Parts: sequence; structure tokens; C-alpha cells
Amino acid sequence: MSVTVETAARTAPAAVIVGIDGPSGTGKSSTSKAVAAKLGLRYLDTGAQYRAITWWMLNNGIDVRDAAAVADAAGKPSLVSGTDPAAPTITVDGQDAAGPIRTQEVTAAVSAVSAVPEVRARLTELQRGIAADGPRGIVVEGRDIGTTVLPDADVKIFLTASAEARAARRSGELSGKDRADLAATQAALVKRDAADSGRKTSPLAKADDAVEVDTTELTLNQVIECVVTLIEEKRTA
Ligand SMILES: Nc1ncnc2c1ncn2[C@@H]1O[C@H](COP(=O)(O)OP(=O)(O)OP(=O)(O)O)[C@@H](O)[C@H]1O
Ligand SMILES: Nc1ccn([C@H]2C[C@H](O)[C@@H](COP(=O)(O)O)O2)c(=O)n1
Repeated sequence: MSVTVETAARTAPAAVIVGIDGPSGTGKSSTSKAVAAKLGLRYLDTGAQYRAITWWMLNNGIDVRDAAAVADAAGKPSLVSGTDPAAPTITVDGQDAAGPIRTQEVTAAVSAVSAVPEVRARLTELQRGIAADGPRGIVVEGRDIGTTVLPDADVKIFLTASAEARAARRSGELSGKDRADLAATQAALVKRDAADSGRKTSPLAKADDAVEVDTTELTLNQVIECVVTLIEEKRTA
């Protein structure tokens, strides 16, 4: 029995911590989930956490443009993220928030809430705890993972794509009365990126040691393969 255990311990791949950052619509979620599933890693969507706290603020009558009010309330909601890449979950005070956090109302408010330092401090601590929790590695996606949340991550990726390509991808997801025209979708993406890049506390930015992957001309499968290769190279180095 002890021989089997020792063999397993010797052959199990070391836990790897992967941070994937980039602007909106560059493919962070699709890529991160697929890579984590392929490599048997956990997955954390930090954008879902910022959306969840924003949803709670909106539901609780907090004026999201009032940074002091947002800061005062930042510690109140209880957020729980499930890290199975096949079925990631997010709850707020025990309530499933996966659907409501994707509404236009939340998307329009999330950058203002994310800019508040007390919100970032709380979520950064939560994210670091999740990343450190458990023997398996994790793929964490967001805007400040490589620069702030996990500066010692084993692999850091920064995904980019042209605004046109990102808007076309997003428009393809929308349907019926929610279908925005391409120009409006692109303008909304660019506006959110500008707010996320321009805030004072841990703005959207590429870490100096991140590998930049421009996905404009790549299929999703090509991006996934590229990231898997980068991780495997690191694991075998
Ligand atoms: N390389 C690609 N080629 C074509 N479509 C893609 C590619 N990567 C992602 N997509 C599609 O683009 C859309 C946005 O992708 P995804 O949600 O993964 O981006 P994101 O960076 O996580 O966005 P956000 O930051 O806004 O959450 C999805 O419909 C996804 O299927
Ligand atoms: N690490 C992170 C992740 C997300 N945000 C903010 C900025 C985004 O506009 C918003 C929603 O993220 P998405 O669901 O589009 O990935 O959350 C952040 O500030 N830091």
C-alpha cells in the first residue's frame, strides 16, 4: 500500500497556478474553463465575483456612483464561488447569482463598483484564499490576476483581440430584443475597458512577465491549445 501511495505522489503533476487577464470579450472565460477542464485544474472567474457584489449593491439600494457608500457596504454580502470548470457557480448570501449577474444593468454598473479600493481589497483576499485552497492547481481569470492577485503565478497570460473582433463575438451571443447593433456593442466594450484600465487601484494591465496572445485571428481551439502548451512547457521545465 505504501508503495502505491509513494508512486502516486511522485507521478502526480505539481499544482500549477495560472492567471489569465485581458480586456472584455478576448476569450478569457471560454479559454480558462476549457484549459482547466483539459488539465484537471480548478477554475475561478473573478469577474463573476465583481459582478456579484455589484448585483448585491443594486439590490440593496446602494448608489453605485457613491464610492463611500459602496466602500461601507463592501464587506456585507457573502460570496461563494464554485471552481469546477464544467459547472462554475456563484452565490450571494446563499442565493444563486449566475444568471442575474449577466444583465445589462449589472454590466453597466460593474466598473464603478470595481474601482472602489475596499471592494478590491475584499475580493483580492477572497481570490487568494481560493487559489491557495487545495492540492490541485487553478486557472484564475480577470483583469489584475498577474499584476496584483497572484503576482507569483506559474503562468501568466494576457489575451487581446481587436475591438471589432470582440464586438462581433459578443453580438453573436445576443439575441431577440437584447441584440445590440455591432457599433453599440463595440462602444460599450471600449467604454468598459477604458474605465477598467483607468482606475487607480489595480487597473486592467498586462504583467511584465505575462505572455501576450492576440486572439483576433485565432479560433477558440487554437487559443486553448496555445495556453495548454504554455502551461505544459512550464510544468516540464
Ligand atoms: N478565439 C475566438 N474566436 C471566436 N470566438 C471566440 C474566441 N474566443 C472567445 N470567443 C467567443 O467570444 C465570446 C466572448 O468570450 P468570453 O466570454 O470567453 O470572453 P471574456 O474575455 O471572458 O469576456 P468578459 O471579460 O467580458 O467576461 C464568447 O461567445 C466566446 O465563445
Ligand atoms: N480581476 C477582475 C475581474 C473583473 N473586474 C471587473 C471589471 C470588469 O468590467 C467586470 C466584469 O468582468 P467580466 O465578467 O467582464 O470578466 O469586473 C475587475 O475589476 N477585476
